[in-house]
Parts: sequence; C-alpha cells; structure tokens
Amino acid sequence: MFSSGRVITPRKLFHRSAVFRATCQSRQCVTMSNIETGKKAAAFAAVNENIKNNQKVGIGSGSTVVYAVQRLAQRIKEENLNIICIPTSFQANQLIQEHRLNLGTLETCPILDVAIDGADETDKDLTCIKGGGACLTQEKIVASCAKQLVIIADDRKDSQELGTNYKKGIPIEVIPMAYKPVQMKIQDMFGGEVILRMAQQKAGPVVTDNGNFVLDWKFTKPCDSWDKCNTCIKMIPGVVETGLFINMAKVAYFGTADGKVNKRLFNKLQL
Ligand SMILES: O=C(CO)[C@H](O)[C@H](O)COP(=O)(O)O
Repeated sequence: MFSSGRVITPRKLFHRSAVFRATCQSRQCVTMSNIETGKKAAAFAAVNENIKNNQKVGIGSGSTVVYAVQRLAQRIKEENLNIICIPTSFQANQLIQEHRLNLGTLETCPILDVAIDGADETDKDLTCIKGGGACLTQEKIVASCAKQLVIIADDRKDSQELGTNYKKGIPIEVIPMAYKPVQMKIQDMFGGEVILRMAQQKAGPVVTDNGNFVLDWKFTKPCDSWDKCNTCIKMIPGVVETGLFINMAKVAYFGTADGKVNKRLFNKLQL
C-alpha cells in the first residue's frame, strides 16, 4: 500500500517498474546515439579533409577511430586510393585488417603523412590527455612519426583546461615492477592520487599491448606547465610514457550531437 492509502497489486507494480525501466533505457539510448553522432561526424570530416592518395596514415585507437576507419575504407574503395595504414594498438591492427586495408609498420614506413586519433580531453592549446584505452605509448610513437596529428572526438572532449570534463586523470604506462615507486614519486612531486588501473573482466591490473601497467594520475589542480610536468614524470625510472600529448596535435575535429563539426587549429602563438 502507498502512503496515499491506495492499494497497489503485484501486477500493477510489475507494470509500473517495466514502464520505468523502458523509459530509462530509451533515455539512455538517446544520449548514447547523440554522442555517437558527434564521434562519427568528427571522424568523417577529418578523413574527408586530411586523407589524400598515396599517403601513409597512422590509425589511432578507441571508439571514435572506428568511424574514421569506416570512412577511410569507403573512400579507398570509391576513389581507388592507395593508402598504407600503420596501427597504434592491437585494436587498430584488427580494424585495419577487418576493413581489408593495407597494413604497414613503422619498420617499413617510419615517416607518416598523417595520424588520426581520438582523445580523452583536449585543452585550448590542443594539449591532449590520451590513453583512456591504455594505448598511449604506441599512439604517441605513431603520432611522433606523422607530419600531422589530427584529433577526432565528440564535443564533450573539448575543454579550455585539462581535467574539466575528463576526471579519470592522466594515464601513465609503467614497467610492472616499478608501479609502486612510480606511484609514490608522482604523488610526492605533484600531489593528487595515482591509481593502478584495474581490469574490468579480468582479475588484476590492465596490461597494455606492450605488457606494462597503467597508472592514472588524478591531479588536484592543472599544472602551470604541462610540458615541464610531463618531462619530470618521464624522468622517473620505470615510466614508459605519459598520456600527455603536448604540441603534437595540429588540428582537432569535435562533433556535436546534431552532427555538426567544430574544427580547432593548433596555434603556436597562443603558447
Ligand atoms: O587514447 C585513446 C586510447 O588509448 C583513445 O584515443 C581515447 O581514449 C579516446 O577514445 P574514444 O574515441 O573511445 O573516446
């Protein structure tokens, strides 16, 4: 019985909770598809504007890159383009092969024309946090070999300052035996909290494609100089790479829920 005094039968209760569940699910669906619309719009625009025939292209990792590879495969087929794709992860490697694209390596193609990749957050200077999918090291290596890094994301990732929307911290790939001292040193030097990333469907920590662990540094306030901070962290023995991508992205495409795309260019004068 409700406090109003009305009697509610088990049948009515079942019906009400089914309606409630359905409403919640459909609301969630709308939100999800809006985000996917943004990701797809950004990825398609980036591939349309940045890919030309005979290029060597770095393929990033994550859910937004899936759309970029779809569009790339369409264009290769329709325009008969000759493109070699260099992956940044096991996932990217699989995507390239699923779409039957030409797979290259940094051994055969050490200089790339362009790399297209997602981001977890991007600030006003196009400094990015990457590594939400634990692929930061190969992503940074591939990006460093490309003449330009193109970032694709939905507009939740477009911030003025790092840490505004992305609260999971800065990913740092570490050699497994060093994770504890590295964790303590970063906390001592910069404060905040450094967490060993745990796997979701496996007992124990996330293991990267390189056999390493990932720490997530939840900083309490943004650094005055991400560049200095990045260099300090990289100097700690056991650190393989950080998810801070500084002065690397040349352009970012942010897709909105209604399929529009905002493009932001790297402006060195701002720095
Ligand atoms: O850095 C990455 C993986 O290490 C991804 O690019 C980043 O996490 C964004 O992923 P998504 O496109 O799924 O939002």
